[in-house]
Amino acid sequence: MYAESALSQFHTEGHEDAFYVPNFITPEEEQYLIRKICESPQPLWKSLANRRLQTWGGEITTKGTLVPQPLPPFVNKFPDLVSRIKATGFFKNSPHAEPNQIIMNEYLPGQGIMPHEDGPRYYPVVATLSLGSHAVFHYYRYQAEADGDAVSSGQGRSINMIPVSSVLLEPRSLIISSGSIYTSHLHGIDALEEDLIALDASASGIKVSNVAQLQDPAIKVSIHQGVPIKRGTRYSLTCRDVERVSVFSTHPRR
Ligand SMILES: O=C(O)CCC(=O)C(=O)O
Ligand SMILES: [Fe+2]
Repeated sequence: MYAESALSQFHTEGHEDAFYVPNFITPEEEQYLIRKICESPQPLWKSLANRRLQTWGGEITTKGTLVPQPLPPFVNKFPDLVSRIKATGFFKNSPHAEPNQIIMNEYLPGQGIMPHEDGPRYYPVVATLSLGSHAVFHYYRYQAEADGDAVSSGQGRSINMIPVSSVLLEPRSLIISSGSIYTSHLHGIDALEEDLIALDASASGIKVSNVAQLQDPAIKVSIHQGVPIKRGTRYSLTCRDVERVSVFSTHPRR
């Protein structure tokens, strides 16, 4: 388990409940995982309007219960992602003390995910691993009723579209959202082909709260030169603990 003092180095400046861990896996592990994803059988993919995804560990019923399936060996044997995530300590109080389900999303350049909440079916901690390309992750809050102008709407409530915090997710990084950023905020990724990151308030572009934590040489050069970072295909592994698990399971699909 990471010590509290070790975790503090992963704190983003933007919000006390968002942690950014660069290079959570090695480039070799990243390539291996991308290969496994690309080799996976076509029927495992679910196509949505603006991205594709696979669900590992089982589907959640309409009543909110996970019908468990074994996780693929490339997330709990090699690389041992689940135990590495467990070792961060963020899941120590979750019902199963580790993630039991992973949503793997594929985003092509120009694709994203609308602001949303992950909801009460999961223990309020989410760890997301990025593979293949970067993304800019925005955290939003709901508009206070007194704010007036309704900007956008999710579940009937207005969202303040000025992010509370934005984090640049480098390939191989892990972003962990917990506490109030899970329970009372939304998150999303804009559907863009490139991202311009501002180094300081005077520069144009998006100000991200983990500039000091970035490690990828090419990304750092682009930011310092003020040029946009082009997105490639990104795979993300969103790891969570579903509180309620059925005693029944379906047959493994692989
Ligand atoms: O791809 C990501 O980084 C975010 C995915 C996400 O928010 C989700 O699957 O709920
Ligand atoms: Fe989400």
